[in-house]
Amino acid sequence: MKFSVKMIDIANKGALLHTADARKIRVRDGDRVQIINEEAGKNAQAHVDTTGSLIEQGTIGIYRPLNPFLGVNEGEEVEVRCADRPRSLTHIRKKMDGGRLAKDEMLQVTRDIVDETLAPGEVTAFITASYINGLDMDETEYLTRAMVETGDSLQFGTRPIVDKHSIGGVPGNKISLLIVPIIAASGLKIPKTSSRAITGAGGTADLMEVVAPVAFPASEVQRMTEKVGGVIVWGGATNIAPADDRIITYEYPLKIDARGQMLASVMAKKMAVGANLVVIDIPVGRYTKVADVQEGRKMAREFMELGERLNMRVECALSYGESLVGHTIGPILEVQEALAVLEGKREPHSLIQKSLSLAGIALEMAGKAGPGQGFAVAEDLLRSGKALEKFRQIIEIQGGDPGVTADSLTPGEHQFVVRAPQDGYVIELHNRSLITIARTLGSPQDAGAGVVVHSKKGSRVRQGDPILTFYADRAWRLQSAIEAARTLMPVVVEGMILERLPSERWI
Ligand SMILES: O=P(O)(O)OC[C@H]1O[C@H](OP(=O)(O)O)[C@H](O)[C@@H]1O
Ligand SMILES: Nc1ccnc(=O)[nH]1
Repeated sequence: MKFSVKMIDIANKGALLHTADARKIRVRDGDRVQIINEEAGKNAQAHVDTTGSLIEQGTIGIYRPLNPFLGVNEGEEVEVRCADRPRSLTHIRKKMDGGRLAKDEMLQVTRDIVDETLAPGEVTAFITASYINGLDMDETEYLTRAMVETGDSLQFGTRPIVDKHSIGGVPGNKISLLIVPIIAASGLKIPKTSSRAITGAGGTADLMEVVAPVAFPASEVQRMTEKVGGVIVWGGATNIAPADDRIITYEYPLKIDARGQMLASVMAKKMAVGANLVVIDIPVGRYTKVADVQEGRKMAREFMELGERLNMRVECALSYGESLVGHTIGPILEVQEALAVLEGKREPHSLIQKSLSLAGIALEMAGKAGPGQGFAVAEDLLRSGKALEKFRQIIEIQGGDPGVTADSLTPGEHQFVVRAPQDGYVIELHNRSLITIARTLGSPQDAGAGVVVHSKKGSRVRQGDPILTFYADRAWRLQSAIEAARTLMPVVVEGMILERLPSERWI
């Protein structure tokens, strides 16, 4: 059936039809249509929204991002037909039924995720099926390769190219802000691409965005790395493994990180930037992605095997994940803490130790430090101020203000202090509750939102001492977080009553 075109400024590759027209061509809301521009010899598939009033009969609304594939002008005519279901839906169904996907099937699903042929619900079905039924090592390799193949890759003329990645899951994990400048300051190249928050309240891309832009095309990532040795950018904006960011978009609200997707997400980003030496941080502990050391070792073996299959040398470090890294959660608060360390502050111990240990492993792998000497070399690069200088160069080349200091950043203006209800020791600090509270406060979208943990697990507190401070950019968010904290009980002081259950008979 022929339709006249109307351009609509909606930011996805969809189309809008009048309900009566939709019925005529036998499609329903959410189905796919084939749109053919015969004049230009172009055609595209789109998901269709239907409406009884927002568009006239005989007209099709083309959402602007779809038009590059069609090349039509307002008022011109296109042919519209109902389209076949994409083949990848059959593969998703196979995964839901517990089957294993072949290489070409995985590539097709990935491609359809990238070009938005699959609807959000269909992508979520793929993630959920993989989350429940798992991906084996072959499927994980296929997914990783497919993620690389459907995006851009970097090609450096020199080696080694070093990279680092954390699987996440532990709050406050701002270590990349120290590790990348340390490695680059040693003269190595580290084109670091990070995700935004997945299960947490601030991914490295969210943090870096506080001090510099993080969205660059792949060619710029390469140019900037060649120039200053390192960058910290958002993988989702680079078209480096673009399927990854699409998948994360649907994982984020569910706070899940499906195992196979996670391995592929990390390793595809490493492979696409051309890294050949890779350090992986696996935080281990209750309430993280990896519950114990046993499981951590298994995951480390999976990363190493995947690395071998993809021609990358991978070393893994299992790190302590029971407690947050440093004392802060949320973009501005975390950047402040990391910057203070780069500026010479000797605390927090957990942040410095972890960053230097992981940077040290990379320096040893790349031959910049002898066996067992990596930590000391990394420490020297930090203490000498070379890492700070490098971080400023990285900020500057990404378009931020290199003069930024820890003191020049201010977190959210709305604050609330949680105090110790009595004397005692902090015996529990729940990662997941802290993350939920930080998200409720607005983190990571509100950069000033977050939580400062004054007293970590094991600390002695006196009644009235501050244990947590909540920060929010918006007052209503602070109120919601205070209410959430009442039920979540993120911190427990020894001897504290968790809940009082009155005997109803006597009320
Ligand atoms: O939100 P959760 O799941 O905790 O973790 C996600 C974070 O972990 C990784 O950190 P990095 O890039 O190695 O610093 C990702 O890139 C992302 O920033
Ligand atoms: N799934 C992921 C976990 C951690 N980092 C990532 O980039 N992706």
